[in-house]
Amino acid sequence: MAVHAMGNMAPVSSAITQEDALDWVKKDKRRMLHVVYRVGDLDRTIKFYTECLGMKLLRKRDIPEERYTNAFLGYGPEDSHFVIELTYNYGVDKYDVGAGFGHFGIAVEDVTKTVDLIKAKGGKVTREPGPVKGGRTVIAFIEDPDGYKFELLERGPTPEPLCQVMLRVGDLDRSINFYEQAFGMELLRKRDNPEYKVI
Ligand SMILES: C[C@@H](O)C(=O)SC[C@H](NC(=O)CC[C@H](N)C(=O)O)C(=O)NCC(=O)O
Ligand SMILES: [Zn+2]
Repeated sequence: MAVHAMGNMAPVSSAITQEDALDWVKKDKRRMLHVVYRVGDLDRTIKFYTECLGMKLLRKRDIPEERYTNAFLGYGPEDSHFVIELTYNYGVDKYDVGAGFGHFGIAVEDVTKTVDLIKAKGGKVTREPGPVKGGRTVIAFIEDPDGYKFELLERGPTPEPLCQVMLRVGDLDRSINFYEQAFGMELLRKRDNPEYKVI
């Protein structure tokens, strides 16, 4: 099997060949555990995620000597679910989300009902429910208290509603190659919508 090096891939340890390393990473039993990002008010975000998005607060950890607190939230226990790890740095009440971050995707059975609940709780809806441009899935976009965007996707019941993290990249094939070779991930599908440009 031809092994295409990942550009300027650092030499692997002498104990294994590059081909062995790439083969191992694909067979290694691993799972995405969590995504971590910083928020300006932990209780405000916990309230929004639990009351508006139906997440559970799984645990908190406070590290006063490092002046930060974590809160873990998700739709099930960490040993079987991908979860969100919030970080609150003492005294820091806001952050620049940045253009690279796109959104988190949450699968819900009724997008309109979920949006109505979020509106009733004073949440911000940035895109009303309706079919995604270029597709049929009913989606909506909302923002959490720090401006992090969540896409609501209408789907049947699922044990893992937290179903995607959308990041903008500068070279799709370069990222696909890196995630396959460095993380052992598998390309599940690609979706090209040349006729739609939404920022
Ligand atoms: C597949 C589903 O999970 C999506 O997120 S597609 C949603 C679609 N995305 C984009 O347009 C990405 C390109 C855009 N230029 C960007 O950088 O965000 C989207 O946002 N559609 C808007 C809509 O109203 O359907
Ligand atoms: Zn999405």
